[in-house]
Amino acid sequence: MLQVVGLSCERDDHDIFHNLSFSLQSGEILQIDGPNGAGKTSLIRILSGLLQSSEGGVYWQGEDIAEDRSAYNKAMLYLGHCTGINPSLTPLENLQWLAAIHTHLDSTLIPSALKSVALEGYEDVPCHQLSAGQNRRVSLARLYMSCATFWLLDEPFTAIDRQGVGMLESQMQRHASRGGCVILTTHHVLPESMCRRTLSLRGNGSYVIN
Ligand SMILES: Nc1ncnc2c1ncn2[C@@H]1O[C@H](COP(=O)(O)OP(=O)(O)OP(=O)(O)O)[C@@H](O)[C@H]1O
Repeated sequence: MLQVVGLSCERDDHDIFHNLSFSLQSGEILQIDGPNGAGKTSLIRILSGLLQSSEGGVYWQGEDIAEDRSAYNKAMLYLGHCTGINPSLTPLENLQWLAAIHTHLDSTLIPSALKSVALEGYEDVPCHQLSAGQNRRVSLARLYMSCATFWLLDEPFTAIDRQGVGMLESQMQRHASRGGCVILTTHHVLPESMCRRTLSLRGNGSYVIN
């Protein structure tokens, strides 16, 4: 599904990683790990199309993502480091707004998605009155509304409690078992039962993939 070929990333004249290649198939989960500053977020942003690599390319279903952005954007769900939630809107309004601008999000699934992330009863509370973990849950509700095949998740467990982490791990596994694929960055230790590959960015420009 996804092919990454000879990717290099430089930031402020520093080599973050060099000549990185891998591919991801339907049903696979890939965890990117590595020390702070190793380039995990930079890699996720390149894979999302938001950041330009200095060399190499990213191909979705054989097509360069730079060539057909609209097809890629329909197939890919990107949840960044920041929640992207507007604090002056309610969870319901935030998700309605996101569904209006992203065609892969189904607005009819908003009530069940909010229930899945345990925000039933908070639908109409302005997000600035919610906790950090509850705001993260509003953002994660998109995982229950999206028909995108490829999920790109940057630190999705941030501020999430133990029950929420388990719920999120299950949702990722469910997505993979239905033929989707997931790339996530996390410092969190995933359970042995969660079948996944790992890409370790070493922080010196090199990497190891299993
Ligand atoms: N906007 C930016 N402009 C210039 N350099 C940046 C920028 N953002 C990050 N960098 C640099 O790129 C390198 C990789 O940063 P990145 O955020 O990708 O690391 P990370 O592995 O995600 O780190 P963390 O685990 O702390 O989230 C760091 O050395 C950082 O200083």
